[in-house]
Amino acid sequence: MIELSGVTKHFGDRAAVDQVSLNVARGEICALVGTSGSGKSTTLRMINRLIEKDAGTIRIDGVDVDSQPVVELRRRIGYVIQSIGLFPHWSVARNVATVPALLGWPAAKANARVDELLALVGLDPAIYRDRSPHQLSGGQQQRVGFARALAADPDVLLMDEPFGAVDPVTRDSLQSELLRIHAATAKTIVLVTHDIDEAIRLASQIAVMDLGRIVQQGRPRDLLANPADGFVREFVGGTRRGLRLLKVSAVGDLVQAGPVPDGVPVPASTALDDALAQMIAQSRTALAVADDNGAVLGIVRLEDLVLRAAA
Ligand SMILES: Nc1ncnc2c1ncn2[C@@H]1O[C@H](COP(=O)(O)OP(=O)(O)OP(=O)(O)O)[C@@H](O)[C@H]1O
Repeated sequence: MIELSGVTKHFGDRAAVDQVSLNVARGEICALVGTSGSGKSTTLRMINRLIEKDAGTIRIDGVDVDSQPVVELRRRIGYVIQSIGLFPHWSVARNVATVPALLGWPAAKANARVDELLALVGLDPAIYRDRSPHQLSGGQQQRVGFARALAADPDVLLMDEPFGAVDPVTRDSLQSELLRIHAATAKTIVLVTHDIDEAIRLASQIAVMDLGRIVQQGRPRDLLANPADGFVREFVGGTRRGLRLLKVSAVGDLVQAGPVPDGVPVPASTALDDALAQMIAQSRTALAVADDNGAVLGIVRLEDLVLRAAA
């Protein structure tokens, strides 16, 4: 659990972060989103003390981050940034093993960990471990940066626009990797992004920042369904908010009794936006819905999707 309470940081006489309080439960992915300059990166960097706060407290699993040596704190917190920051003259393997080397791991243990992590992030160790960073694509470098952050098995990962510098296709696949790795490792992750769709896809909690403050925090579907004010409403999509709302709900929420149409039923876990796409592709106004065993539960209707999107 990461707890920020009344955290404040001034640069000159301007508050970049102003009385921020935020709780991130263990194993959760929390996204910090907001306009440029709203204080997201500063908030993130105060957690691993790359920036020292002026006021407030930050605890990780109940322990105040100020109560431990900063080097020790940072070894327990993985940090992934957009510009990656790989050492250009070191091999991929040496980059990934940076923290294990600092911790004095025996070479065999560090090497085994490197291979395990490269495989975890989808890079074949036999091909990539001896390459230099410049022999990798941007997306592959980002994967190495991610592997490096995981090397010492930290409980907490801080990610600052980790996929900001890659093309949309690579970004999509890195997001999938992150979800897969998160499911396998249950790290607690705080992620800064300016991309609301990325936040909705990855995070279980989203905190929206404006002018150094958190203006709303909640589950993606709560933010989309009940934005606290005009700023949040605009931020989560304005007129596209309804379409995003369809992404975060499943057809199981809208199953009705009714005449079952022809065609293969969709699973109850299908996202509503996928159901909408299927209705459009098949020119249908309703789809049959089935449970995990294929038993038909009822139907989902186009008019109910439209009502949900208009909520
Ligand atoms: N080292 C610094 N010295 C002075 N001002 C700073 C410093 N770092 C950040 N700021 C200011 O603090 C405010 C918050 O910056 P921060 O980088 O946290 O915002 P952000 O929400 O992450 O923005 P972006 O999305 O553009 O990266 C901005 O007004 C920024 O100019």
